[in-house]
Amino acid sequence: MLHWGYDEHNGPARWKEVFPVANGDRQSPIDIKTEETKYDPALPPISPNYDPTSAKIILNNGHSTGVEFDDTENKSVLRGGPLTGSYRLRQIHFHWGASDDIGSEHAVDGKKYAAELHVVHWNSDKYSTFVEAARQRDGLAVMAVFLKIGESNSQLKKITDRLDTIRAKGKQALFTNFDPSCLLPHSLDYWTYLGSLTVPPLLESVIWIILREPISVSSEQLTKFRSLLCTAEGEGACRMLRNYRPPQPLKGREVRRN
Ligand SMILES: CN[C@H]1CN(c2cccc(OC)c2)S(=O)(=O)c2sc(S(N)(=O)=O)cc21
Ligand SMILES: [Zn+2]
Repeated sequence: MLHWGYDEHNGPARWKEVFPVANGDRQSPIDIKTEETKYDPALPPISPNYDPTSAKIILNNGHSTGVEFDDTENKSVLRGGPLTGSYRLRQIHFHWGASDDIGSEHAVDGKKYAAELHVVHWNSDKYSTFVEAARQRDGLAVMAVFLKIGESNSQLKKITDRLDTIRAKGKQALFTNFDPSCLLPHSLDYWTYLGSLTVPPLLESVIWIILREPISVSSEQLTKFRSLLCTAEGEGACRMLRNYRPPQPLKGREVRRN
């Protein structure tokens, strides 16, 4: 396999050839069987506290698109829920499919949403860098938000309106004064479980916090994601039609809800 991606020749079914942890005991995403989730009265609410001036750039890394934040100090953090201490905001990105009936990574009772937003944080109380935290079992916390097709999302518009300036892999542009809380649903009720990055290197270092209420985006907004390229300028153009990993075995893990 040359470089990992989401096509037949380099997609999720072949990642294990380069990243054997793909068959590990705490891989993500998963299909959340709601009847089997366990209510935990001890789980407090999650409390995101983001400073809009942390936002730095919007980028296309060839596998997804998202916004990177300044994580050199504790300006934007996530606390509460299943987390001990504070986790510093690092970046947000999206996963989507070639059509509106698929695209999310996590599923709920076998149902997939049109897309999924991931808000990535790392444990800056215990570790000094993101890369170090990404190697620890409690190093990362990713909050996931499901996107369903409906009304156009005026907050997401701030991102989709900029995608034509970062069409090719490796492109980035200044993007500041953005608080990702504006992309969260009304309810912060969640499911939580221990898992991994859903992209190589598939590190088993993520505490997942999946919000139960989806947000709405329009089909036209999702279409803009699919016009991004997974190739750099000057290379043969290949469109980023899908970038989701399918659900992985639960292997006895518990999924709790607040
Ligand atoms: C957006 N693509 C990834 C970028 N990052 C990345 C890149 C290289 C190495 C690495 O691990 C050391 C992480 S990241 O940590 O911000 C994450 S988290 C994540 S997901 N889908 O599991 O939430 C995908 C990515
Ligand atoms: Zn992701």
